[in-house]
Amino acid sequence: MAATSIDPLRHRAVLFDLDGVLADTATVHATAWQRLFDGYLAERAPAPAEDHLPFTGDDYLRHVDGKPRVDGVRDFLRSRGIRLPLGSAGDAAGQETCHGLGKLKDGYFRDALDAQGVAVFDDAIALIDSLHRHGVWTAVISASRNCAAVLERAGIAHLFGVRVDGVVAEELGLPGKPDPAVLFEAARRLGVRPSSCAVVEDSEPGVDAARSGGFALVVGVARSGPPTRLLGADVVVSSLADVAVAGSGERRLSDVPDALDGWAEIADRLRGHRPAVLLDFDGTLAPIRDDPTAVALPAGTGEVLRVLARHCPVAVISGRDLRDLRERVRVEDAWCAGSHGFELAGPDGTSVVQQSGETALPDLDEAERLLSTELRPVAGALVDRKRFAVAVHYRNVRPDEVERVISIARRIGDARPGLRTTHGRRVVELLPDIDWNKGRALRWLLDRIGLVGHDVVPVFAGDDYTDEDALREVHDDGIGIVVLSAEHGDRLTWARYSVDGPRSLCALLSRIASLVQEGNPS
Ligand SMILES: O=P(O)(O)OC[C@H]1O[C@H](O[C@H]2O[C@H](CO)[C@@H](O)[C@H](O)[C@H]2O)[C@H](O)[C@@H](O)[C@@H]1O
Repeated sequence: MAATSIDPLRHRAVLFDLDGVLADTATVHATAWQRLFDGYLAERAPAPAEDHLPFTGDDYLRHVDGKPRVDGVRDFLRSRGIRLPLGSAGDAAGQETCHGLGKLKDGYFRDALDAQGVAVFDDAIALIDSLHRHGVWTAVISASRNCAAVLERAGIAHLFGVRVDGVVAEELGLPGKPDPAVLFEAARRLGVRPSSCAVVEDSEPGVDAARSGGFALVVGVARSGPPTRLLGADVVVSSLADVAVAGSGERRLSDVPDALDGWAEIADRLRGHRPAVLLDFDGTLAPIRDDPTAVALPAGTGEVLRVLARHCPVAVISGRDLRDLRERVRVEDAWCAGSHGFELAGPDGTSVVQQSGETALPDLDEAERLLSTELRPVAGALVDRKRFAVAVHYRNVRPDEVERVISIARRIGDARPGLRTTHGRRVVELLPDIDWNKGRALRWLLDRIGLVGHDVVPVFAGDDYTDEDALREVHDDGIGIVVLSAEHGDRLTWARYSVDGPRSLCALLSRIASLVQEGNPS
């Protein structure tokens, strides 16, 4: 059970502190501080009003954690009755000023980084991955002037469209935490209000900054030590595995029972009811291919859909452009919804467009232009424009180029507040940033067809992350089926049943068609 959740509809972005939250550098910092202060206090001449006992873990948390380096030197030494001049940035390492001692500590920190490297926290990376899949932006904020170096060394720089660190703060003259200025700057750069942002912090000044800045959710991380020191946080977790992204699902793919094995249960649920069958296309009805233009329904699937559509409502809801989808489906009695449900066409010639998506068309045009230019040199990268989305396919990109392609797509999407970014099977997609998805489109379709009421059973099948909105939508009153693929590992899903691929789904649809025919021979 998660301790808290980030809700993509309320939290448009999450600001992550670096040291101790993303990267296991808090201990490297603590060790460098200890080396600095223990050396300095041992050499300093004793004085009755001064405490020269060794630096402790408690000192680290109380006086230096999360603060700009020079503030940390000043605050710790003051706690021991020592006041040094501030000095200036040009002071030599070890000079007896706050700047001079800060510079010495930085040298110790860099030595330790070189010796130890940087370990990242896997729970943070998993959370960021899940946030990105749900279109939530991420930024990194840090008091550290080594932030960029640490991110690079850890191999996670590409995960953050925005970085506001000690270097940026100095350039802009921003005060350090607990002042919220650095957090405000990160939110401003993302184009998101603080009231729509969550902050993840492991230090008291960081938590206090987020609290006083009016951020929507403040998550404190106490990986070790008592959670009580982060009292200003909305919730304190010992691991980011306790932070869920709302909507990511309720069970692992490996725990979802097979639909063909569980057919008797499904048939019982459908018998005597009015089913409506709604289906994703790529990876669900049609197997994945390297070339998106080469995809076709497998032999027999079209016929099963035609039989089904004669006896109950059938719709195909896809990320593909509507026109492209209709050419590939060719089932006259079925609804088709393209661009993830932004554009729909009915069997009777009805054509419906999600009007609010039209305001994003200039952003999509610009994003398509920039993506085409920037990705032209990358072999295998494919920019695929649909009316209400731009997809960047990287299935055919060399593995060592994939990260670059993803970060280009995210950067171009993140720079346009009118767009949101989603991830699918070897594809990143930019969509209008409005509250519309396959789940909303599914419910709209059911209403439009007149299928409302307790005797209706919506059946939805899909394979990808964007299908989870629809699987969640049918979770309580319908039958959700996930089409398994090796590409998804053991992620979470809202589906109640699974099939092992498009062929098995076709077999299941054929059984449903027979059942519906029995109950509705006309
Ligand atoms: O909602 P869907 O019907 O699943 O559409 C999602 C995207 O599917 C297509 O891309 C995927 O299938 C390609 C062909 O098998 C494959 O090469 C690619 O890696 C997959 O992501 C389609 O081309 C996209 O436009 C859809 O958005």
